[in-house]
Amino acid sequence: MNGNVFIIGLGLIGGSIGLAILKEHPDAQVTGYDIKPDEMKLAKALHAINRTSSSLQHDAEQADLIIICTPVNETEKLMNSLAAFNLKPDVIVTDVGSTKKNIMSASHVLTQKGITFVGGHPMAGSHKSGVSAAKAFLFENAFYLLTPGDSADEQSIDTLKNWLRGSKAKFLEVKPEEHDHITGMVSHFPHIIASSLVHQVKQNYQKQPLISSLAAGGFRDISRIASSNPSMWRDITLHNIDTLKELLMEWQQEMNRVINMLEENNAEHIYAYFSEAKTFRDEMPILQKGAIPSFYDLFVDVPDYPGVISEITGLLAKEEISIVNLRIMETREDIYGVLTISFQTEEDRKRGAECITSVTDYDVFTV
Ligand SMILES: NC(=O)C1=CN([C@@H]2O[C@H](COP(=O)(O)OP(=O)(O)OC[C@H]3O[C@@H](n4cnc5c(N)ncnc54)[C@H](O)[C@@H]3O)[C@@H](O)[C@H]2O)C=CC1
Ligand SMILES: O=C(O)C(=O)Cc1ccc(O)cc1
Repeated sequence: MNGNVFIIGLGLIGGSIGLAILKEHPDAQVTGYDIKPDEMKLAKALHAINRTSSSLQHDAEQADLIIICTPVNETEKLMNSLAAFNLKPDVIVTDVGSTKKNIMSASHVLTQKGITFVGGHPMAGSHKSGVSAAKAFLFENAFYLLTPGDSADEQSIDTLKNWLRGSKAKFLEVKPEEHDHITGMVSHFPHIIASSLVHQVKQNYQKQPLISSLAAGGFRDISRIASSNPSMWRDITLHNIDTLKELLMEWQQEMNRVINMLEENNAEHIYAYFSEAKTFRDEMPILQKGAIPSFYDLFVDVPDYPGVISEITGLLAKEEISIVNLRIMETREDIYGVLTISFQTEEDRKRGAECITSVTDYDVFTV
């Protein structure tokens, strides 16, 4: 496609969207604006945009598509600024915010003026922020939720999907209330739980400093998202506070149920509790493919000897299988082995596993 795309907010998500658009539509003019000039320069250097903006108003007025990729409270303010500009009458304005109810309400300043607004939320990302962590394939196979405003017709929604085709995401239209309730449950609420677990460990840390070195395995998996950008999550929490309060009340009841179960001291009931959760989670479509994961991890149970990493990377390089990340666990407590290799696609992960198991005795696992 050809036209002027204007991305406001060039962090992890804005940068990833820019990369995906330019990959699919190399003739597009993608201009980027950020309050941090260094982030703008870096976005250009990384080819996430092909032009930096020196005037929000000027570039917004030239745009055929405006994508607001800022924290959600800034997005609301930016919509007010955009409403005061002389935007092209057929411009499409969209956002990527993790909440939708407040944003859709705030978008009325635009829709009242006849501007098309389609709310958006790519359901993939990372605990990292900033354009340096942006990836063109961040949203591959992930759901990309859309909440079209009242004035958005089918043609504008199709045009937006075409612009975003390079993301390889799966688009799904939902109502803003439904959006906030579902994402509250599967994304926002887990953040509170992850942070609360870290707080609990922190409180115990005073008495048992060894705890921080031994907090591997389950704790590491469940607490990763507590390392996310706190200001972004503050804003998300403030936008979805009622849903979160409701979920926390339900959680308190659930924890009371667990306390009662433990007091009962009944092995069968404890087994059933874990087993029912396992069955339900194992059947969840998110684990089959896509949805939340934005990378494809392979765990390799390698022995701890010098040169083992170069042996594995050498095998993969010989088969021309690209890897995006490689990590060594600091302890062997993790049942999946000490080496984690992240691939760009499911196909690469499959080939990587086949390549490693065909030449070595190392066990490989996926989750
Ligand atoms: N991080 C994630 O995994 C995901 C985040 N989101 C949503 O995407 C949005 C952006 O998140 P990230 O890219 O992760 O954050 P980020 O912190 O990496 O990037 C945000 C960028 O917006 C810029 N910015 C802030 N206020 C601005 C303003 N008024 N004008 C211009 N630029 C401004 C910041 O300088 C920063 O570079 C948020 O609304 C978040 O809820 C959605 C899906 C996943
Ligand atoms: O790091 C993770 O796994 C995330 O939770 C990423 C994420 C953050 C915010 C969203 O609205 C959607 C996905």
